[in-house]
Amino acid sequence: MVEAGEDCCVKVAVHVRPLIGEEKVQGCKDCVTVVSGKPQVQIGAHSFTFDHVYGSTGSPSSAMFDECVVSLVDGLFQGYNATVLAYGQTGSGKTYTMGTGFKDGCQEGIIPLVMSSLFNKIDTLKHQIEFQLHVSFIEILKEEVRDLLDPSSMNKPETANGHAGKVTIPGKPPIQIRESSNGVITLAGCTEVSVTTLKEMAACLEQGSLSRATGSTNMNNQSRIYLLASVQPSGLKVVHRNVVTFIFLEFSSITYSSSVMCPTSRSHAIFTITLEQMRKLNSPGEISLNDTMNEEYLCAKLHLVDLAGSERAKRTGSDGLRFKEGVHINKGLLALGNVISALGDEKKRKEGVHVPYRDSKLTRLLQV
Ligand SMILES: Nc1ncnc2c1ncn2[C@@H]1O[C@H](COP(=O)(O)OP(=O)(O)OP(=O)(O)O)[C@@H](O)[C@H]1O
Repeated sequence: MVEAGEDCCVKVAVHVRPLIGEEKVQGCKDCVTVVSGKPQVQIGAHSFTFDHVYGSTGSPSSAMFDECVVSLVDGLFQGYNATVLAYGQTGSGKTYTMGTGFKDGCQEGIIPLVMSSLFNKIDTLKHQIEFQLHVSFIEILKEEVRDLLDPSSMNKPETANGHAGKVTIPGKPPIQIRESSNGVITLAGCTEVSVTTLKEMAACLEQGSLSRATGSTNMNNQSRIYLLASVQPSGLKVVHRNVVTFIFLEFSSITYSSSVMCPTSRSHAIFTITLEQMRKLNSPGEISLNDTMNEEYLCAKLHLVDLAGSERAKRTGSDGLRFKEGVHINKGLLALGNVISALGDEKKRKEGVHVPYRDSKLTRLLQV
């Protein structure tokens, strides 16, 4: 979908999930129609065009990884940063599509496919290039960053307020977002796990997914997912800023019911893979006087983001704590929309328009 090297390329794909068990029992009807032969969906009298439409009568969901994400994985090896965001209403299938849910031990979705593809590629290149892989997994809940891989905290069963909690060692300082003088964003105090095998990376995904906070709202599952991917060159030997662009959509005709309570992600979860490469530039047999002069260092990040449900607080029937969470979630999503609007306008971007990364933790973290 995205050719590495294209300048600030942003693509939006829609994934229409099928009606699931309870919806069928309730006699729910699909409210989205895919326009034949076009990447377009229709809701009532409104048509929306995307780069791709998957599911329903659109392209098969199985094609999503190859068409949208595999080039981002390839781009990582050339030093390109990339971000894949799953955006949509609660129950639309974001977690399912990204693969951050571990229902019945079943592990499908974009992230597991990214991991396999990454390790396959490393396997073919490991004799020429030295690789180092790091993984971090955080969630942003009520504008606080939580480390889902923190070894000093443990999972706790769901509490009365509907949150699967984590017990953190008292006195542990909160995670701070820091920006270095060259603009690189780091998370002070966040666990970065060094991984060498697919199994180790999958274990990080599983551990973090199981630690993620969930709650319940009365939104049901009749919604749709927007999957978005972007890529920007990070260049050789330097990590440049990532640019994400986002098309913010609200499908107001999506219906919901107050009768169905479903577990829902109330946080934005960001699984980040950092790939470092050290390449020898001198050809085999060539004698180098200074080894380090002939090494090329490349570092790139792939952020895989499962956003919190995009519904408006008033629709969720939520109050108190859950309402406040909704306010924070919407603030983060609004900030994301504003950042993407600023970045998406190629002309303004070249003119150096202000990009409001600092308006939320989510946008701050996706800056690089
Ligand atoms: N493409 C799909 N095919 C079949 N079932 C799906 C698909 N996508 C999602 N589902 C099912 O729909 C339900 C809701 O999906 P999921 O939990 O991924 O939604 P979500 O958008 O992540 O919701 P939340 O914002 O609450 O986390 C789950 O039971 C999931 O198994």
